[in-house]
Amino acid sequence: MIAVVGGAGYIGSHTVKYLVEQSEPVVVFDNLSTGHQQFVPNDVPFVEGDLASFEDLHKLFTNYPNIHTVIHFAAFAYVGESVVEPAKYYRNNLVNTVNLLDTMLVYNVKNIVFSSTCATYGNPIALPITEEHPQNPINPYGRTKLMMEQLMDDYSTAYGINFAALRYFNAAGAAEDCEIGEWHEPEPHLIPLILDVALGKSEKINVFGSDFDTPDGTCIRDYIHVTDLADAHYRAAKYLIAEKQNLQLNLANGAGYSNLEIIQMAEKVTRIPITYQLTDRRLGDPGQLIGCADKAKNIIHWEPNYNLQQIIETAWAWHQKKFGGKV
Ligand SMILES: NC(=O)c1ccc[n+]([C@@H]2O[C@H](COP(=O)([O-])OP(=O)(O)OC[C@H]3O[C@@H](n4cnc5c(N)ncnc54)[C@H](O)[C@@H]3O)[C@@H](O)[C@H]2O)c1
Ligand SMILES: O=c1ccn([C@@H]2O[C@H](COP(=O)(O)OP(=O)(O)O[C@H]3O[C@H](CO)[C@@H](O)[C@H](O)[C@H]3O)[C@@H](O)[C@H]2O)c(=O)[nH]1
Repeated sequence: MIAVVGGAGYIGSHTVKYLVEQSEPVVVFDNLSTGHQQFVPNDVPFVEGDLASFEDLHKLFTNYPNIHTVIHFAAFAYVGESVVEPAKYYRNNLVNTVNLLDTMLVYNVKNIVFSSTCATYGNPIALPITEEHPQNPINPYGRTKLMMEQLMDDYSTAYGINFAALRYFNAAGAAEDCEIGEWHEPEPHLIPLILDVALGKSEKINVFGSDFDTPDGTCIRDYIHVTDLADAHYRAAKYLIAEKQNLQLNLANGAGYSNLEIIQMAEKVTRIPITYQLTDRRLGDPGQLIGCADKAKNIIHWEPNYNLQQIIETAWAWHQKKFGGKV
């Protein structure tokens, strides 16, 4: 059985859905701080618990003694917020991960796939970013994720855990059947905020920064569909179980789009003009993040299936259903 920690959240719930479709037994552990219980299928066992509580963690592993692998999504994940509230990030992302690992060791569970991020690279010195690129994060969020990677490495050497650090670029999109999608309150992410404008829920999108060293001056990101990420987690878990080798893998499409290009694509998909305003930079944002995922292609035979237009089409379908009452 696989325990999905943070499985009621955005990427976690899409991974649970994917694992269930592969007939993989799953249990979800989540404190619902940013997740939604309704994102967990009714027939999937759910343990409401917090990584800060050893009591909750022991409940998970004693009630589900067949757990052999953990997929760990639980963290705070907002770049801008981490700059102004770093303590929140170090406590939840780092300290609580130590709690999880220590409890796994008590129950002899040695495989863990976890969410790292391209934010561990900082400002890139070469594009596209490969796994060999130096990791010099420029915000507290990225630093907590780099420290998580280092922690895993030390636990691997000392205690024999096997880990896969999956460094995702920007997750986006929603499940094809519109059962689940991106839903954060408040929502900080670019694509859903643009879709709010298309729905008429907000007047305009503020575009943070127009003086970056990019062709149109706005930030460039590499967007990857959430179901492609789910597929990579399944493959990484199977690899750890079979090979008992650690992995550090980028998960990216290999194509960068500026914030203004994302607005244009959203206009194409929704056929609605999007009003935007160029504003100051947001703290902690690197100008460009574009990933090379060749290593994931070679080692776990993973290929992304969704391009930007398809990503925004699935996001739009979900967004209308959830927030517009249309579908
Ligand atoms: N969204 C992205 O673009 C992106 C990109 C790279 C990496 N990541 C990483 O992927 C992971 C998932 O991101 P997401 O966008 O799905 O976030 P999310 O906030 O939707 O999901 C996180 C889940 O973890 C749960 N959680 C948080 N702290 C917990 C705790 N102490 N105990 C138990 N449950 C807890 C939340 O309730 C939520 O369900 C995060 O670790 C994030 O850093 C996200
Ligand atoms: O109202 C907004 C919101 C965002 N942006 C910009 O849009 C881009 C993307 O921002 P956002 O959607 O917030 O994603 P990121 O800050 O790139 O961070 C996401 O992607 C990272 C990987 O790049 C992950 O590590 C983080 O967890 C995840 O939140 C950035 O240039 C933001 O400055 C705006 O211009 N206006």
